[in-house]
Amino acid sequence: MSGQSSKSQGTAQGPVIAARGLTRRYGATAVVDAIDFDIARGEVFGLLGPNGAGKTTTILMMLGLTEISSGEVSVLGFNPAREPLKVKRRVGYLPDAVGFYDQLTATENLAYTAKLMGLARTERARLIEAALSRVGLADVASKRVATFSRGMRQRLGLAEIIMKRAEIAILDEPTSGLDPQATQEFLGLIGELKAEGITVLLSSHMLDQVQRICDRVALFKAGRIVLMGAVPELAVKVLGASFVVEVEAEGPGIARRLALIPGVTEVETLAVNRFRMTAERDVRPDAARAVVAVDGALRKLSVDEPSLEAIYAHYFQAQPMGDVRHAA
Ligand SMILES: Nc1ncnc2c1ncn2[C@@H]1O[C@H](COP(=O)(O)OP(=O)(O)OP(=O)(O)O)[C@@H](O)[C@H]1O
Repeated sequence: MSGQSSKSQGTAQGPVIAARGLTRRYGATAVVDAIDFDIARGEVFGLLGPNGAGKTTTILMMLGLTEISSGEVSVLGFNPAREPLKVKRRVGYLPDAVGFYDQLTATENLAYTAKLMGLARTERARLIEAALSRVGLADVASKRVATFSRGMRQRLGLAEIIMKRAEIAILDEPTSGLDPQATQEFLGLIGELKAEGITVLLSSHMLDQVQRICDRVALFKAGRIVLMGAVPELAVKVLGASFVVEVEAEGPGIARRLALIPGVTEVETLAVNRFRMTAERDVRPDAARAVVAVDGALRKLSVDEPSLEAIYAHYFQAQPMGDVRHAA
């Protein structure tokens, strides 16, 4: 990684990707509409949003694979529209459907890419072997890719990114169509990329997975970024709270008493004697006192971070015409 980092123009502290007013129009329609964002080195950044919101088009502009109508994006200090090859050399891209040669083996596929990339012949075998072993494909290195499952193809895609020692990995819906075990393994590999300082940008509809692995997310809607930040920040912004406390308790007027606790923004009755509170702080001690105060019986008290799913659902329900641009 270090050899390539020194060649690129992105500074150690500055963003590795910076978009300003980035726009893509088809005819009169802006499918990506003047978006701004910065992504720091080593960050795992999630692009979220409904189908057609503009996530893939944004990715393609970063890679120089589709025209930029106006605005700009800088990737490791390069302009992908003017220097697509410099970007391509340093950025790994795993599209939704990874294209490999089915009749070639895993090793042969990587060797082909390595040659195209101009990797030194003496280095190729070692890099390919190390990359395949990193993603757990060493045992099937000599098998034709035609025999690979989707999970194995996805891992081969990551091996290619590792082999080329990319500084940034861009993954479009990387876990869609994977079974739960393959998903877990793949998320683990993304965590390893992050641990090595590789910046990861991924688009996904799997909100629980995104919440687990992403440092920050951007929520796209009709070509615009309507929310951006870390999940706890977004929880405060959208739900007005960063804690979810669940209470199971029996006693008179408990819901009303819970709602009176300072810092509680909402109390939902989930079932008889089951309540969910959203709050600005961890209100468990106050909730316990509220139950005891009415001689009630406390059965369960738990605290959690609000889910990205709740934020997403709340945002789209509460703001059908939402246009809180660049809210972070
Ligand atoms: N070549 C094209 N010509 C016209 N419109 C296009 C073209 N490519 C994409 N679009 C439109 O741009 C919009 C954004 O598409 P994009 O693929 O970026 O969305 P997305 O957020 O990645 O969606 P998904 O979650 O389905 O992958 C869509 O309305 C799509 O129909």
